[in-house]
Amino acid sequence: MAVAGASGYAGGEILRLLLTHPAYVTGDLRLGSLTAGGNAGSTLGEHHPHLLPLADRVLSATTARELAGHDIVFLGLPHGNSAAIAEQLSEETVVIDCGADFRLTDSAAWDRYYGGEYAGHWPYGLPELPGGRERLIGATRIAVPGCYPTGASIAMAPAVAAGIVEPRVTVVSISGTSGAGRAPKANLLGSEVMGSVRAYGIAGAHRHTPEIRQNLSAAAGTDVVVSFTPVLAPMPRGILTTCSAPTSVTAAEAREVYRKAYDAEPFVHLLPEGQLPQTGSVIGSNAVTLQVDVDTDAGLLVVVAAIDNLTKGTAGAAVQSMNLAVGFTETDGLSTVGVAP
Ligand SMILES: NC(=O)C1=CN([C@@H]2O[C@H](COP(=O)(O)OP(=O)(O)OC[C@H]3O[C@@H](n4cnc5c(N)ncnc54)[C@H](OP(=O)(O)O)[C@@H]3O)[C@@H](O)[C@H]2O)C=CC1
Ligand SMILES: CC(=O)N[C@@H](CCC(=O)OP(=O)(O)O)C(=O)O
Repeated sequence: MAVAGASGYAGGEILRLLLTHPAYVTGDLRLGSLTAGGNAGSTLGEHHPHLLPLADRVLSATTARELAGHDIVFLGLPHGNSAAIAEQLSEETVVIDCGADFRLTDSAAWDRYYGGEYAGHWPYGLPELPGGRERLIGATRIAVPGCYPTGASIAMAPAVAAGIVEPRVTVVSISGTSGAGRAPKANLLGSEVMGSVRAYGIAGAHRHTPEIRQNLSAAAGTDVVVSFTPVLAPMPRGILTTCSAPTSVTAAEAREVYRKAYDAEPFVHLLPEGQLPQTGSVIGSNAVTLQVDVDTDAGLLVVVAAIDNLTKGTAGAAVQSMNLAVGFTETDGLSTVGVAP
């Protein structure tokens, strides 16, 4: 295996998970190249001191030549860097891209939200969506979902698929700052973020709007309109998503739909009635915790989901997808046990 972007947050979390993966522990999976951009030449320990077993590994430059020859390549690179590398890797190499390059099926949506050449789309790394697991088995190219679309899609797919809501969904997601990556930005300085919560990318401007719409429309079999509001919160990781959509079913009927959809899912947990998801319970875990209720006065289904953006929202989805692609047990290397308090 190789990890490109190993000095970044996504790459670091992939490595954290791989270090305890049963196939890594037995030696069936081995770590080859770890690469970076400007930080090539430094050691991994300078960037991820929590990954002690790999502290002395030297990061290489990110080139297709460096990544070639590995059976599995994880790409944790900024958007727009994956396509050129992936096309130079063997078709037999399992390439798992954490970026957005291959997520969208609609080239017009790509043009509007990303721009530049549309690279196409790959099997989408969210097995919990209807038909999602089957598409990943044996796949050699996988597009890992964005962190916001993971929570929102898992929260609303059962409702739109069962037709218990009108196809108009409102999503508000509160994210920790690691969702923005670790490259320095003034608006992510501690002094800007601490003690303040702010919305951004409102009214359809955020690039995850078409990705959520794509997922929910596929689950529903009809177009589902999405209004998405991301919110940045002063915490390092975690996303709490609240979704709502018009409904006429009761809370008990809605819960039954979710129970059926997710009872057999290893990572999605519908919490007991009255218990609400919180990011603090899923940190470091690949779990998604959900609560489902109906606001009868407003006529709205309300679904709340908590994930760790770096685990289920990125690296956990990447490892879960790898497990399906190469035939490991789907849950290998992934835990539903969080770190708390
Ligand atoms: N953070 C999150 O919660 C999520 C992230 N993702 C996606 O994962 C990908 C990585 O994100 P994240 O880890 O947060 O970002 P980071 O900024 O933390 O890491 C980016 C990584 O890419 C390397 N890099 C940057 N520019 C280049 C370049 N031009 N050529 C080669 N390598 C380069 C960096 O190396 P160096 O240290 O040398 O600069 C670093 O290793 C992105 O596409 C992101 O959208 C997806 C879902 C959630
Ligand atoms: C808090 C924060 O800034 N989050 C990022 C989304 C992170 C993510 O999942 O994104 P990709 O689509 O980039 O892979 C943002 O809003 O741009």
